[in-house]
Amino acid sequence: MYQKIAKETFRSAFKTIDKDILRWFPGHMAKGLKQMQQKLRSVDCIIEVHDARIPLSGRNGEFKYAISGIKPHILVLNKVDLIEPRFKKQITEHLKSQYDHILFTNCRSQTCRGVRAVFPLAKDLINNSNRYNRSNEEDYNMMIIGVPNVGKSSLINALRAKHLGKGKASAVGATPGVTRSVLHKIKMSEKPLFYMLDTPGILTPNISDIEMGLKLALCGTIQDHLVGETIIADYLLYWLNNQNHFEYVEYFKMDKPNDDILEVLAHICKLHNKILRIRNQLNEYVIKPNLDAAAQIMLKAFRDGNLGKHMLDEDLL
Ligand SMILES: Nc1nc2c(ncn2[C@@H]2O[C@H](COP(=O)(O)OP(=O)(O)OP(=O)(O)O)[C@@H](O)[C@H]2O)c(=O)[nH]1
Repeated sequence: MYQKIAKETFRSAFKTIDKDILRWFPGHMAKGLKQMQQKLRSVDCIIEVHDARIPLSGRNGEFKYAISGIKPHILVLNKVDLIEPRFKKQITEHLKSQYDHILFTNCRSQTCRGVRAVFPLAKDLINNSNRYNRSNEEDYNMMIIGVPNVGKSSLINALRAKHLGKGKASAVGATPGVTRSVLHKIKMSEKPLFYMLDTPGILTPNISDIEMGLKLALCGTIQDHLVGETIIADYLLYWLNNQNHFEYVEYFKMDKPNDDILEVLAHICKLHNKILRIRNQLNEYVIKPNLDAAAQIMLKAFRDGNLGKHMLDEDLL
C-alpha cells in the first residue's frame, strides 16, 4: 500500500477556471433565512445541523450571531459514520469557543447513533434559559437549520422514530434541496411535548475561498451539475493525493496514485464500461470515454465512504 509519497509528486495547489462559487448556490436559500427570522419568536432552541466531514467549512455563523443570538443553540455534526472517530475530540476542542454544545450523529445506522442525546440536552438548555414571551408554555419548540443535504430531514425522522415510534415526516433525498418552501411544525415527542419547525434547505453556506466551495460540493450540498462533476472529482483527487490518502488506488484497481484526473477518469470508464457512441462530422460513430459518468462513480464512491473515512477540514484543525 502507498503509505506516504513525497508531496512534490502532486499538484501543490488546486486550480480551476470557474471561480464564481456563490453562483453555485441557488436563491431559495436566502428566502429560507427570511422565513426563519419570522418564526424565531416562537422557537425555544435552535438545532443547527452540519456535515461532520466539513465541521469548519461552510457553516453560516451569521445565523448564530446575528439572528438566533440568545436562543439555546446545539450544533449537530451529522454523518459521523463518514469520518474517523479520532477527529471527534479534535473538532469539539477546535469549536468550543463558538459552540458550547456539540453532538455527533449518524442518522443512517439502524440505531441512529447520537440521536438519543438531542432532546435531553435541548430540554435542559431550554429550562435553564429565559423563554421570554413563551415562559408560560409547556411545549418545547425547536427549529432545525443547516445548509442543504446535511441530514436535517434524516435527523427529524430519526428523532420521531425514537420518541414517537413514528415513521417519516420529512422527505429525505440524495439530491440537495429536497426540503423546500414550506415551514412545517412537526410533532416530535409526546411527553414532554416537543415540536420541530422544519426549514427549507435554507442556510446559504459561508464560503471564503474556492476550496471551501469545492469541499461543500464534494459533500453534496449543491447539485453536482452546477459545479461540474469532473471539477469536483478533480478536487477530490487533488485532496486525496495531498493528504496521502490512497485508498482510491486499490478501490479502482489502479497500479499507483495518479494526479491527472483525465487519466483516472479514463481508467474508471474502462473499468465500468462507461463509453459514449457519438457521430462525428463524417456521420460515423466514434467511441469516447464517458468522463462525466466516471466522475459520478468516483464521487459516489467517496460519498459512500468507499475511498476511506475522510474529514475534509483536517488541515484546518
Ligand atoms: N452516511 C450518512 N448519510 C446520511 C446521514 N444522514 C443523512 N444521510 C444522507 O444524506 C442525504 C441527505 O439527507 P437529508 O436528510 O435529505 O438532508 P437535508 O439536510 O434534509 O437535505 P435538504 O432537504 O436538501 O436540505 C440522504 O442521502 C441521506 O440518506 C448519516 O448520518 N450518514
